[in-house]
Amino acid sequence: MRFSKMHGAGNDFVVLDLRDGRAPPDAAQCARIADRHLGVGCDQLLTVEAPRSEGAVASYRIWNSDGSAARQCGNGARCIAAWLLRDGAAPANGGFAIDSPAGRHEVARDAQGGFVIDMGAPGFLPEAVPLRGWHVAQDEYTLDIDGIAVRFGAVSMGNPHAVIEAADVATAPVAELGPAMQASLAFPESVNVGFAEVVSRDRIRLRVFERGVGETLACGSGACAAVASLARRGRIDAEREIAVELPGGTLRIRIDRTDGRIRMGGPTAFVFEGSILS
Ligand SMILES: N[C@H](CCC[C@H](N)C(=O)O)C(=O)O
Repeated sequence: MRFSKMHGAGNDFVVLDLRDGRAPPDAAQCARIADRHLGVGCDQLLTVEAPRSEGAVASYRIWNSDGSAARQCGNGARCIAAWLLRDGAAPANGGFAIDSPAGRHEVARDAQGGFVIDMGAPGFLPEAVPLRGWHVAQDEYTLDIDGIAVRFGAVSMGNPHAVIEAADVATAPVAELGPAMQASLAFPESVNVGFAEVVSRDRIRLRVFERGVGETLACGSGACAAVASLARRGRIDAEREIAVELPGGTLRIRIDRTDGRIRMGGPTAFVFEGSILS
């Protein structure tokens, strides 16, 4: 089976073209393809499929490296857009739509030739995240994790995110607190855990311990969730474009003040093409 290897700010993907209607790999096959020793290696596997909404160019689905399905992947959305453009299926100047499991996304181009994805409006209701133990949306929640009171924001971008503010992301306990938060009964579907350092009113540094993967070099939906949560808490200026510096690169996030939808721009790269033999 032929594939494209791509990344968006270092968050890497194996892309399969299943527009002919072939069934996607099952969870075990996805995990094997994603394995960095036994397979091709990636954070997520993305499948390009027939569109689901009127006028969309294509739809895509997302599987984490542990084989679990995800409903949203911001860096993946940009890579799918670039893949469709190279395939000749989408116009070079943007202005087309793609369907993720979380909904329809309009795609535009920015001045640098990057892709800007409409990621939709963040969901703050606990039931939307989902987050158990609360019924009313709060700017910040507190959980006792192994005797430590952890303060976090909770946001859905079509997938669940917890956003923890850190004084310095370089020393944040990502590898310890990430899994501990994911194991909490407060998150019945687990959670992507972001550690965000506010550098200025329009710049943050972010590291994300992703559900189904672990720490990645970048997380697009995580960048959107961090901006949404920190803006709600008044820690950054929601009127401005926010630069989100992740270990693998910088994403540019803007909240549309008219409809609350979040738009995310950033790089994409084709790394190699290949065939999966086993
Ligand atoms: N890396 C992706 C997020 C994948 C989300 C997945 N880890 C999950 O929700 O289970 C991004 O750029 O948004």
